[in-house]
Amino acid sequence: MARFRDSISHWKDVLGSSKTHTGNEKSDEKSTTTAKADSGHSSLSNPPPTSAPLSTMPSGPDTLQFPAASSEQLAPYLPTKSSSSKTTPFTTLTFATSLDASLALQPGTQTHLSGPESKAMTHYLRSQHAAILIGAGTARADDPGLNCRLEGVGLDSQPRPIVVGNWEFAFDDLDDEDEGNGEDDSILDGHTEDGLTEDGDADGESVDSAALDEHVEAFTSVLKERGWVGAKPGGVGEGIKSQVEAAPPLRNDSVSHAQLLKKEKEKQKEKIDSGDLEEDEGSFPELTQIISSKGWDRVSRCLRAVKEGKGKAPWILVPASQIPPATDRRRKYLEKMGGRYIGISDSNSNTDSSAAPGSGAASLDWTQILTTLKSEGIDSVMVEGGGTVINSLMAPGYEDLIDSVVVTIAPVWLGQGGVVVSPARKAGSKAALRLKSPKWCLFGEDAVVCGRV
Ligand SMILES: NC(=O)C1=CN([C@@H]2O[C@H](COP(=O)(O)OP(=O)(O)OC[C@H]3O[C@@H](n4cnc5c(N)ncnc54)[C@H](OP(=O)(O)O)[C@@H]3O)[C@@H](O)[C@H]2O)C=CC1
Ligand SMILES: Nc1nc(O)c(N)c(N[C@@H]2O[C@H](COP(=O)(O)O)[C@@H](O)[C@H]2O)n1
Repeated sequence: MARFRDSISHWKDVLGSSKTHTGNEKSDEKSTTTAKADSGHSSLSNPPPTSAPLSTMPSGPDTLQFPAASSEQLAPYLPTKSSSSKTTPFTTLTFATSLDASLALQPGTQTHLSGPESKAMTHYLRSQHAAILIGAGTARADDPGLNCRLEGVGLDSQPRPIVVGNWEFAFDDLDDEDEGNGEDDSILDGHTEDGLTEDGDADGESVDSAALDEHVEAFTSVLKERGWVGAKPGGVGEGIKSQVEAAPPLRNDSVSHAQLLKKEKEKQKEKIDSGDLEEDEGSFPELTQIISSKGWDRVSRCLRAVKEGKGKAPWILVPASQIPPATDRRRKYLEKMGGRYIGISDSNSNTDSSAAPGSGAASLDWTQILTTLKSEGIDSVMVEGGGTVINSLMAPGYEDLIDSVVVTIAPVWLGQGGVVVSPARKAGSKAALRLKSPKWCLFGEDAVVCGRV
């Protein structure tokens, strides 16, 4: 196991990040502001942040800080106790765009638009809401943490992450007990806590063998193509970075890397038994490296935050008819982590889109979504994106659902082909929406406009 973990960090270092950057992320998680924000979203009356000087506050590598003075500017746009009598939560729409209204350079990729100061502002907003909501497209593209990383924000004050749509989050089959036991092979053994048996199957449920075969076949073909099958342990050459980058994008969406490795191990054992492969020619080190470099070993960041006690487990909102069965491995894992699938009535859904998972459609009715959240005890929600979510929530007929808007505008044009915010216009109207009582603030290089709808 130690070797596997070393290999993960080695290849993450070698391959670097695949995210898109605009130059605005230079100091990333560490803002240079002078006071920390208050933690409690549960207090809807927005208690002011404390204002201890930076030098007196301990901070980890991931923590952000937000000045007390800045939080005062946002106060009129934040949830208050009076919002709790509504049948929907206090709903804040908040996102970052370029000067040409793009959320990202292209669909399916994350673009860092917010600078450190406005990023800290977003995390302050997170601290002031009971939940953060994103669409499954954003969950897939960004693999977001969806927690509040302001210094001093404890688990109780973390917002509940909510994903609308068919998010096939990445998870591992490793129990906590499996980790750190010093055995390199533990990942290949059966796991029990989440129901994996020695065969690598979930309890009472068979593995999707077609999907597994497809993965193994694709995987083996990559190995063959690279000439790595049969390579001696440690025999991966210098050119691996470009080779791996060029390899087909395989994901562990439908099968786990543990199952994949187990199946490959069995195949290799058969070959060794039949004399087709020498015992020392197995490709596990290479398999492990590829799995790591492709991110297949990765648990979705949001779930990793849960494991680390830094965030709440997500709720996934799907049409009521599409809730996975209780035996579904992903559902079992989610529930084990404290999360849930929540069914939303699709009686008022957009029939044009007919709720095809992954279709890029906003099929569920936003009134149903937000009413359900309120009935589940969510008093305030911060809707972060992406394009489909924002444009559909801003569409005519839903404007009354939005209480506040906080948009970060970065001084950059992303050009054509991006994920654009441009909601439908009301018939006969000259504008889709206009903010009431807008206020413009500067956070570092970014402008932030706040308003009521
Ligand atoms: N700059 C910023 O502030 C932000 C940028 N982004 C960027 O936006 C992009 C993602 O946007 P986009 O691709 O439009 O994806 P979205 O995040 O808007 O998600 C769209 C998906 O969410 C599900 N969904 C959304 N609304 C509904 C609904 N009403 N009913 C049912 N399902 C719904 C559907 O999933 P399914 O079909 O699978 O069921 C749909 O395909 C990424 O590039 C991301 O980086 C995202 C957030 C903020
Ligand atoms: N405020 C803001 N600025 C940007 O430049 C962004 N790309 C986003 N994206 C949103 O933030 C989420 C990332 O969250 P974590 O930091 O990983 O917790 C991402 O999923 C978008 O919702 N936001």
